[in-house]
Amino acid sequence: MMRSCTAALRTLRVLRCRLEGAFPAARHPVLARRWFSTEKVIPKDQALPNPSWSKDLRLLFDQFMKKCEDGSWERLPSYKNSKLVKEQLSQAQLFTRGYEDGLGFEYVMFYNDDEKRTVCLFQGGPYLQGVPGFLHGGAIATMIDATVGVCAAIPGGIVMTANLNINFKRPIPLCSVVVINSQLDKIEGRKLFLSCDVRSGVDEKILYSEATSLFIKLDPEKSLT
Ligand SMILES: CCCCCCCCCCCCCC(=O)SCCNC(=O)CCNC(=O)[C@H](O)C(C)(C)COP(=O)(O)OP(=O)(O)OC[C@H]1O[C@@H](n2cnc3c(N)ncnc32)[C@H](O)[C@@H]1OP(=O)(O)O
Repeated sequence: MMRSCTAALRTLRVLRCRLEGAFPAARHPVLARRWFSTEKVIPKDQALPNPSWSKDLRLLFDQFMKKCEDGSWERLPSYKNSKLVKEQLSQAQLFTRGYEDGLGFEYVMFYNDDEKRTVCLFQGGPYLQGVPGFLHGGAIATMIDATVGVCAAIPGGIVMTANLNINFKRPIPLCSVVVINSQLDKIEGRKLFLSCDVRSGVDEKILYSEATSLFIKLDPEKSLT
């Protein structure tokens, strides 16, 4: 028993050294405490309503949950997603999930496998302000990238954004709700082509942004660096 514990600890130490070599961020004291702690952290599914969600976001969420009942749509939880990764995702892995409720990115994604579509319901909080009163373009780009990224990663596996083209057509009021609708258009070998639009929530009358993107399925033979 003692011997197997010592061996397990040694293996953990070796893995930690390797991780720190590959990811220098693992040396950061706060991250290291979080990543290497033996304390059991109970993850929170942040893709569920919280008190900061507006009436519109709740309404859209309820509408999509209804669509999930016949199995055509599926809600994608924030921390554990059998469609993307088998293991639990650490809360720290996606920077969009690093804000207190309501201050940054509040969102939930739904996926339709038959139509190869991902819809993201998104409410951008006060920390995402660019021009006063409106969302920063980088925050919009982030959410577009995340939505098309999920739409590419579910069929494509491990993919990276190679190109993202966005036309910002109207500014998005801070704290309003938008619907990001993305679609896998075509796959050519390792290349996945996707398109996306961002519209006002509930009525979808205002077209805020349009985007196209190219994702590349990583070649396991090639190094990323
Ligand atoms: C796993 C955990 C999942 C959980 C996450 C939840 C999802 C969250 C989602 C969050 C999402 C966040 C996502 C993020 O934030 S990803 C972060 C931002 N993206 C990057 O940092 C990517 C940096 N770029 C690269 O690493 C490489 O360039 C990649 C890997 C993309 C391709 O390098 P690779 O060496 O592998 O490929 P290749 O060069 O042989 O090219 C292959 C083919 O592709 C064509 N090509 C390449 N580039 C372009 C281009 N720009 N326009 C047009 N075409 C292009 C090329 O001509 C060729 O075509 P062909 O000659 O074959 O016809």
